[in-house]
Amino acid sequence: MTSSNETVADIARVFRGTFVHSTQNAALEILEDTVLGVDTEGRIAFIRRAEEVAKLSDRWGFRISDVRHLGPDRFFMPGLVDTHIHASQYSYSGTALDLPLLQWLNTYTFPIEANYKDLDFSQDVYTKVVKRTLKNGTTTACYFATIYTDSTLLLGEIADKFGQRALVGKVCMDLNNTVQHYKETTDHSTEETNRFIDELLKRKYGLVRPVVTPRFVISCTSKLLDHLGEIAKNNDLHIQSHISETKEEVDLVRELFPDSESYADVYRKHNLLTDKTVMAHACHLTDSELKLFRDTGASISHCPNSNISLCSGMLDVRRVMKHNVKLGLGTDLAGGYSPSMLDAMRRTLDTSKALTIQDPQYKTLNFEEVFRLATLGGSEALSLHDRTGNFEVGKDFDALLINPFVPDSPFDVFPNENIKMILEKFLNLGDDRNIVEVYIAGRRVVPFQSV
Ligand SMILES: Nc1nc2[nH]cnc2c(=O)[nH]1
Ligand SMILES: [Zn+2]
Repeated sequence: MTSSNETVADIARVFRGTFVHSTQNAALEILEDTVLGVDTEGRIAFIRRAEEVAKLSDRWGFRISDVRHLGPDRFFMPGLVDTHIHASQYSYSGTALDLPLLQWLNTYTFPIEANYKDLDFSQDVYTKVVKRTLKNGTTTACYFATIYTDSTLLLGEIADKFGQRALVGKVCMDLNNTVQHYKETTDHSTEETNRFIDELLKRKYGLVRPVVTPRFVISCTSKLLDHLGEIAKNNDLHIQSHISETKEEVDLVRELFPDSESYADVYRKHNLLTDKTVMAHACHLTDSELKLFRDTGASISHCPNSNISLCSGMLDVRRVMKHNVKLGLGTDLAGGYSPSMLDAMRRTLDTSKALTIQDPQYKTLNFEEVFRLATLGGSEALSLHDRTGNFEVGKDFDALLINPFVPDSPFDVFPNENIKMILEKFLNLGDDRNIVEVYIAGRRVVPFQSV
């Protein structure tokens, strides 16, 4: 009950302690001795100084004795947003990193993705990748699956079951000269995309949505790209693909579409660059292509582990930011070998440092900026920033409870280290052992329930 007539949501949980997050104005904001309330819909109802707790209890109708104290040792940070991950490549992650992109696709990726026709195999790998990423703090994942609709629906079902926020894409490709059996006809790809979208939406999963997924220009005819652009537009859907990952790929696209101004222009002409589009890699975009991203509102997923592992290129994040293009981070399993967004942050810093080694004038990214990219930046890149990304009132409570002092912690904390130093240590040295609880839309999803 409240003291005024104003109706307020019921409160499900209240936490008291330290919260760290990014805001529009600050890459890192540290809120010590703070209380945060989560309503029964899983949304953040309030986040205030702890001295206001009595007033808040009165207004929101929770008992002060029900407030959970985090204590001085633990803190909350926002859940991590993986803006580009191939769920279907999880099975061989950590291997097969010895070829450049196009050979890598033909040699390893396409033959393995063809196995996902088998639903038992799909069930096994997709369960493992959803659990692995959740344990590592990925509260939102933008997934590529494979060309198989039923198997991709299964990925959506598994993400829903474990409570992960996910965009799930049935891969579309009607060109494949080397692994002939792993492709669709143009009509089948279009029909199955429609079936996938209809079926997934019909299931009314709270946090799982379809994303239109042309693999990349080289794998799709112009006709298919046209159909996919139309489907996305008619249903107001997200779009994901790859762009300018390697120079060889860029050259090939120029040969395939000689009448287009650029790689990005090919997507634009097919209505695939929108403010709900996320394109992975973008290592070799020109200034005019970045301007096109800016003008259309399309975003970039920076996948540094993959870019280094496949020797594809190094994205200049500062240049992207200067062009005001939205940017998030991705693991790009299995071109990237790690499922962890902590790794994506570290590799982002490494790549930025490599650029500084090449040019000492280059301003290296700092850990606060990378923290922002992995959380709020990712949510903006996926156009989900009204729902997730930080601890703003009204957003869903997507959060990681970090304990730097777990008995088997991979790093040590010394007296007089402040929360900023401890966060930096966790981001550089921590792992899933330190991520003791994961919340998505207010529901605790890690530790796993016995499902
Ligand atoms: N890294 C990566 N790049 C791609 N470009 C087209 N398909 C893929 C893929 O599966 N992985
Ligand atoms: Zn990819």
